[in-house]
Amino acid sequence: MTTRVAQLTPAGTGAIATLAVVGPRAWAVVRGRFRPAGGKPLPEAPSLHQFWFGTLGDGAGDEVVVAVKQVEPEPRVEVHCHGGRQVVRWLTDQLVKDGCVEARWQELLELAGPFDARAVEPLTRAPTVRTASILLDQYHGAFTRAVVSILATLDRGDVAGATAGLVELHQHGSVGRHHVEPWKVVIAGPPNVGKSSLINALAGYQRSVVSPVAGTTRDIVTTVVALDGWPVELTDTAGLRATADELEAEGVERARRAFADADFVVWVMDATDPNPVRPGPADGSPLLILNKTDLPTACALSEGETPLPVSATTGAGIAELAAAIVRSLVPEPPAPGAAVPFTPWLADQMELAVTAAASGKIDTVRTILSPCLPQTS
Ligand SMILES: Nc1nc2c(ncn2[C@@H]2O[C@H](COP(=O)(O)OP(=O)(O)OP(=O)(O)O)[C@@H](O)[C@H]2O)c(=O)[nH]1
Ligand SMILES: [Mg+2]
Repeated sequence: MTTRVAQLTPAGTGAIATLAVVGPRAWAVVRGRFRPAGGKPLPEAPSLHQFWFGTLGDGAGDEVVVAVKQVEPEPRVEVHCHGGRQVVRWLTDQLVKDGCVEARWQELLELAGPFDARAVEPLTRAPTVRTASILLDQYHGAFTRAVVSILATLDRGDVAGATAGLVELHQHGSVGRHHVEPWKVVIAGPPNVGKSSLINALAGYQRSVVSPVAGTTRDIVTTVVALDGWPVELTDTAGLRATADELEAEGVERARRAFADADFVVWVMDATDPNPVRPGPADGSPLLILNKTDLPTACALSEGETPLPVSATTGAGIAELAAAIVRSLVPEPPAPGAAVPFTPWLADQMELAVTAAASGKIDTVRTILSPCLPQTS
């Protein structure tokens, strides 16, 4: 079996670089070139997670300062050294001279067996601990196990059982689509109701310009925040109104487009306005909120209208607003360890599979699911 060496830290110059040496000769190769800082040689059989400090040399006088550590799983040694490109190149060359094969870090993951290497790339870009933890579950095989189990259920002729499994996976499709890309939430409404102030209150800092002059926000202003661990892009928009001002009209047009692209829209009404502007029939059914409730309320609500009361100025109701947004985006968050189709493509496939299962096209379900398993080359 081959012993491989790969750089784990990003390509380019860094303060410190880490090389992984993986394979049956990993320890022997590193040990052969290691000179301990304290005079104590590396033991023949390494103990896990212990560090040894010293140098690795070419035997002809050139040496690089390193820390060496044997890590799980199995025969895998990490060498930490200066992060300069030349140093990493030189050290890799020495290990290659001893019979190691130079590899990419992705190849080491593929060798790691039951792990789902497809989750690694999104994992490196996961913006929150919550999304990273879901991706880590998929890396450890949660999604793959669910698909294997659904295929086995189909093989047993239990179509209802397989469909139930598919529906559950499909339910988490929205989470799978937004592990890396945030959900898009637009704050809309007429001018001066406090849209920008609300964005700032949700973000916790002054992202958008706020002023008492109606028509302040002219362009789309976006801010990415984490709401309950979910990545959400909040979009502040120009107040929606008919206007002769060309610049403002362009802002209103952009606001309309953002509105159409949004995963969720919050419509802001002003509690001090006796006749607050409501969303029109073309505006879907946004979440209605009543802002400026710290001031005397002049607005008369229609029967059955229950906007969420908030105040961007005092912060009252802002936590409830964040919770309402989260409830709407992720009504059923996946439980720890749950299977989630963890890329937009896998989420699309689950949608197709559920549709095929609903119309009894079991062979089509199989054809859709097979490529959703990690492909072995
Ligand atoms: N008392 C009070 N004033 C608020 C509240 N929210 C916003 N305001 C004030 O209302 C005015 C308009 O606020 P903005 O956040 O700029 O409103 P907007 O909807 O973004 O306005 P445009 O960008 O012009 O469409 C500012 O003077 C804010 O300080 C609130 O909850 N209470
Ligand atoms: Mg504004």
